[in-house]
Amino acid sequence: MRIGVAGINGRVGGLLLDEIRLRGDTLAGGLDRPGAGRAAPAPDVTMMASIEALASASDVVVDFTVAGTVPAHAEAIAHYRVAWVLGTTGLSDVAREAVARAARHAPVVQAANFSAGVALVLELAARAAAALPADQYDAEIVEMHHRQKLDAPSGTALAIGEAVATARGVRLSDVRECGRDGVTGARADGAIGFASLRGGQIVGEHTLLFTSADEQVVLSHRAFDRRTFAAGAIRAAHWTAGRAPGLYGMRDVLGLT
Ligand SMILES: NC(=O)C1=CN([C@@H]2O[C@H](COP(=O)(O)OP(=O)(O)OC[C@H]3O[C@@H](n4cnc5c(N)ncnc54)[C@H](OP(=O)(O)O)[C@@H]3O)[C@@H](O)[C@H]2O)C=CC1
Ligand SMILES: O=C(O)C1=N[C@H](C(=O)O)C[C@H](O)C1
Repeated sequence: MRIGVAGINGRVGGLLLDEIRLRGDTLAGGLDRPGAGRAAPAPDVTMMASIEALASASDVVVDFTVAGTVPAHAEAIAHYRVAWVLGTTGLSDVAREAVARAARHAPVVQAANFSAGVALVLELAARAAAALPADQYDAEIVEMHHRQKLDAPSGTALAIGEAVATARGVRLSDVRECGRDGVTGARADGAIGFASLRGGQIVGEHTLLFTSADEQVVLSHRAFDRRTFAAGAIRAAHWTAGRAPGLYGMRDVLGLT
């Protein structure tokens, strides 16, 4: 399987390269921000000039870049009908629609978090939300990341929020409360709150709290090393082999569905 890496000089990109080498996979090539002028991360890495060049040379593109790339990357994926493992977060509605369109032409595994632990947290979040009534248990999600992170709330926090909202039979967009500041008024019944902390080099921490008048249930995940994301993404890349077009998640890859 020829694996192409978009964002190869990034924090996760470099670890994807390590993981590919560790597993003895074939690196089809790497892509950096056009015009960035950075060298290849290793002498044997072929740097591609565009997403089109990368997609045409790959069986699967593993993509950890920036949200703005997603519509153009989705077009290339659809055109070359190459599998796509998409880890980039902070997507706009337009970008999400582009991903859905690409998934009509190729297998696409999209996850805000490729760690196995977060896949489990999403399952547990849904079960807890189904068991703890929204009018008694206030759901709040706290996330903390490194100071360079571009988007908030994190993609994982939003995925946890979606899991809670779906289990409660509501739309997250109708109940989310982000970044409270000033005279906010009392917490709305059934709200799902988000708080985003940034500092240092924290890899990724997520906590979901259900708080009632009498008790609190807390689900937490802490990533110590970005290798957990890289390993999950390469596992997902292998899983796409021979797969029909469609939009998949880590639940599918891990067989949790
Ligand atoms: N799903 C998951 O499990 C995880 C998802 N993420 C997400 O992945 C993304 C990347 O994270 P991280 O590696 O920490 O970020 P980095 O900023 O370290 O890496 C992103 C890389 O992509 C490059 N890039 C920018 N534009 C393009 C382009 N058009 N084509 C190719 N490469 C480009 C950037 O270059 P430059 O710096 O020059 O702009 C940078 O080298 C983020 O959205 C993050 O939230 C992160 C960890 C886990
Ligand atoms: O930007 C990061 O670093 C991370 N982003 C993902 C997210 O937005 O949830 C996953 C992980 O928490 C690290």
